[in-house]
Amino acid sequence: MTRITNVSLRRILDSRGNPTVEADVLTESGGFGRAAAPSGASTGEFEAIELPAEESIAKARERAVPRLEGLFAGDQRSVDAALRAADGTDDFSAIGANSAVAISMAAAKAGADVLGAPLYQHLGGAFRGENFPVPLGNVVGGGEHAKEATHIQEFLAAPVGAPSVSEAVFANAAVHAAVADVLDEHGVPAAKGDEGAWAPPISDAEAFEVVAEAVETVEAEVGFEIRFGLDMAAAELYDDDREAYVYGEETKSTDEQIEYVAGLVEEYDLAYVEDPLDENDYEAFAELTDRVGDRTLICGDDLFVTNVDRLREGIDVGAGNSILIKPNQIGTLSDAFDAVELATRNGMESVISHRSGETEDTTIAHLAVATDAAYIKTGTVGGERTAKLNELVRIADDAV
Ligand SMILES: O=C(O)[C@@H](CO)OP(=O)(O)O
Ligand SMILES: [Mg+2]
Repeated sequence: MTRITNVSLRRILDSRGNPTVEADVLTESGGFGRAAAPSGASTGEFEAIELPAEESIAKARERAVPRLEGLFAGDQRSVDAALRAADGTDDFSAIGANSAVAISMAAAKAGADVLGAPLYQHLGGAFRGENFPVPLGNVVGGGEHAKEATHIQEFLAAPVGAPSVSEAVFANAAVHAAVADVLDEHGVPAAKGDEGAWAPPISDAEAFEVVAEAVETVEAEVGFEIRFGLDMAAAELYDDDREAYVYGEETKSTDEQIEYVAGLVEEYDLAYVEDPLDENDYEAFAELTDRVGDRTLICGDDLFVTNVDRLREGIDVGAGNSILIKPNQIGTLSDAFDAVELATRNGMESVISHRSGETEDTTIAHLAVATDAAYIKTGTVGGERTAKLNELVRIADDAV
């Protein structure tokens, strides 16, 4: 039997050393699932609410746990509906999206455990899981993830020509190492940002040159196509009062920002551009998508926040051609799946993503395979990042 008999919650460390929520779900027959909530730094204005870990745990224990006991762990929709009912708000502000997502993912793992199936198969069913996502590897970054580095938040290696997920993962690690070599040659010291990317004190223009060189070097070594992409996290650059994107001393109007990004796509043949414009500007997203959407992915993260209502709005006006999926932005796996389904039905790609604050949890690797996602964004190096990448390698090797 897969009935949930026990849900326990605890405070654990995330990769930034902050407290986060871990959930354990136990079933009658001994099925077990454990998952932990990640946490963003460049969070979207419309995301579900993360409460302080202690508070979220106390509220979830009081309001959600009693409703969950007795439900079938394998029945993800019922578990997630119970979480929503226990919370009673649209944005999980009563129990916290951090407890909600940890419980939702732990229940899925317990359900898979009872079935004796890998998580991706339980989530995706028998007919999914043949396609592996291309890992987007953050190799240089700044923004909210590293002060005194680039304005653009993430420069992402995209090994689109890799013959296997394993080769793709190693190619990204090689690009990360090659970036260090190029920076070293230029005498630029570099610490690492929150996601393990190099955070050098250089301009965005210099970073493009460094990443392009590193990608080219590794491409020649591995013999398959590696492109690169960006997460501009432009909502963090946009200043509402000045109605402009602020790059240190320089500013760009919305039209100039569109022009700038379109130029970058052209010059560097970018495979992927996430959040190139402010999270409230569907219209500008639509204009850019119209201009370059035939040759690159324009992905909405802070724009859509894994929320089907916001995605529907985007679909109506043609804003973006892909969506970033972060389960903790919306609070449950069911909601995340709904966003993927809506995107797929409308010809948009899904990109499953980590957060800048992470744990060793590997759920997103399974989610990416279960949804046949085009890409997964989960960093390049560092234990909390490699946990997901190594899990992808194991899934491909039938070793989970
Ligand atoms: O903006 C993003 O896409 C994420 C992950 O890279 O960052 P954060 O978790 O800080 O929102
Ligand atoms: Mg983003």
